Amino acid sequence: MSKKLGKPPPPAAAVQEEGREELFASCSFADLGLHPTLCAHLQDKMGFQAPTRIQAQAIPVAMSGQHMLVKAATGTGKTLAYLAPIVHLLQMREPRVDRTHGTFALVLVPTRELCLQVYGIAQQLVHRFHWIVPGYVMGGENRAKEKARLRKGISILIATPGRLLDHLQHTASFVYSNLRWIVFDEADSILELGFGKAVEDILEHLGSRNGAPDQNKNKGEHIQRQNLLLSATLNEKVNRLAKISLKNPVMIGLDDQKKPSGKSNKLGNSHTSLLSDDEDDGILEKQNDILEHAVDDFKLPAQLVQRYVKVSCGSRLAVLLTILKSLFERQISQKVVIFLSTCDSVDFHYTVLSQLEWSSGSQLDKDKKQKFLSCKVFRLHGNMEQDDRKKSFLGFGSEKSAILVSTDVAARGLDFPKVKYIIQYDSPGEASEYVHRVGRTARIGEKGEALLFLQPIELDYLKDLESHGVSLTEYPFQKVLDSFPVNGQKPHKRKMISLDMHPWIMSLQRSLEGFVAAEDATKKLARDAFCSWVRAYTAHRGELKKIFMVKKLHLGHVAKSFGLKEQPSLVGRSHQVQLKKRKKEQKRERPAKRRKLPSKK
Ligand SMILES: Nc1ncnc2c1ncn2[C@@H]1O[C@H](COP(=O)(O)OP(=O)(O)OP(=O)(O)O)[C@@H](O)[C@H]1O
Repeated sequence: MSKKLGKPPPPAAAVQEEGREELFASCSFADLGLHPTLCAHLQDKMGFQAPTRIQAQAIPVAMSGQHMLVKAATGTGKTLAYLAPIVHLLQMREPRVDRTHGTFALVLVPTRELCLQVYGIAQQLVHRFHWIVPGYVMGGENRAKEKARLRKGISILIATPGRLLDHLQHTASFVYSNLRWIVFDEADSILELGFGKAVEDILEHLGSRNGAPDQNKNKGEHIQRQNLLLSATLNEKVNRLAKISLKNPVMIGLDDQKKPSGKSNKLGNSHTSLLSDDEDDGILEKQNDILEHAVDDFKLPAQLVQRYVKVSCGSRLAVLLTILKSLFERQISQKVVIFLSTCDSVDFHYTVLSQLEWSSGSQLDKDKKQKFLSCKVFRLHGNMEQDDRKKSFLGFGSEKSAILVSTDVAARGLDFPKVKYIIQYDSPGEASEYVHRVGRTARIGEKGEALLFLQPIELDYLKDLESHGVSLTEYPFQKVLDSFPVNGQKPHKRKMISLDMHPWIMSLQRSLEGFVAAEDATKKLARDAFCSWVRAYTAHRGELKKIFMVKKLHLGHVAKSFGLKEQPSLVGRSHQVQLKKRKKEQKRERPAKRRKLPSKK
């Protein structure tokens, strides 16, 4: 969990070392009872010398056949915590696992990219057990080809919920009568993304819902079913999923939350077992209590540096570009993920970051334009063609130095190697999403930094994060800014001037506006991005609506942050309604003062 404001931060190296010590267990994979071939593979081929603490806690529980609920920080190795025991138990099965036996383990994930990633890890783990076949089904893929693969038999199936349900309903040759494990990876997100109904239907189909008929019982055989739920964050929806799908689960990573006294099993304090209680009602009550208390507080990697930068709306893009330039000048090899709120906004910013050219400013160089950022830029969002999505995901993963501009589709579970910097250019909203976004860096004990952009009117968001145990310090942007030359000259002591009036920012803003105005296609990208951004801003929920208030926005300044000199009209009914509402609210709040209303074009 992050440190609270006020305490002086310990040196970075010490924090990283402490982080590593906290991360790894003092036992070996063999001590956990995993098959020697699997242990050798983990060590020699995958380079995993020892299990992480969460793996050391979860693997024995998963091997014991009990239901399990795991809450552990991002990048602590939860994937292996469920896949290793599954592979271990499958390789020792008698008679030997065969494709005609169908699916034994089902892993549900919220996004296609995570599906591919988990599939990749499963492939590595079964390398020495060729008779165990991993496979995946997910939205965007060819159904007929998936049907053919399911017909042949997939022992460990990774799936997104919608497509899985589709196959359960329509692929008669899909054999799942031997299903033993159902894993919900990123359990809260699966439910957040509107898959709730699909998940309930899936559990109904598989007979894995508490109280649902067990298909296997009808056939006279009983297969012990084991459901595993994992995430770095939990919410009320997981609580519900846990209630309907887990019976007497062992809870891991929830024991440091405020909770009622529960008996722990033989692994001591490392996890909480509710199995030994006699009364079913009592068990359920305790389970619910623990879950409810686990919702609010989040764990973040100890070595993660978290900061925010306060930027007025109109200068946001110029500031983002400046920070990126400074990062890549400081260290040529950088991997940065930038999170934005909408697909259109990703497309626009991707175009700016990858194509913006500029002359460095000195009189001699005036005509010699060069790329503002010289690194590779990738984009990722849910409206892209599946092939392009795959290319971006794989491309960014394999680059040593690059920027990925993405919506929250990249926020969950993705494990891009060597990402050092996360920029949340648009706020994540829910604190849980903040946790997952920043979790794309500082993984498995590595160093990492996260930067959150906030407008002065949004600073209350810091309090919201703090109420979840997440504390940020301010990023020294002025220092970064002063390191850039203006009119070809390195700065000497400058007078304190506002950010918007700073010559570097003004000059960059002019370049941006020129770049956007130069091509109709770019202008359209900017306008679409602007509209979708405003729409997303209005969509904040609950308490956050009081922080991210659309009526406090100056839409002309928002337009400026998309390189637009004029504010585009917010066409479409919902925009018009929103605008009317905004005008009304403004009138009501300041009856005496006349305000200039945003012009329509
Ligand atoms: N025992 C280990 N030793 C070294 N590296 C490991 C070990 N276990 C897993 N890893 C590596 O740690 C990284 C993070 O693992 P993983 O993606 O499973 O984390 P996670 O806890 O699921 O994160 P998130 O919550 O973001 O999904 C991966 O690169 C993985 O290969």
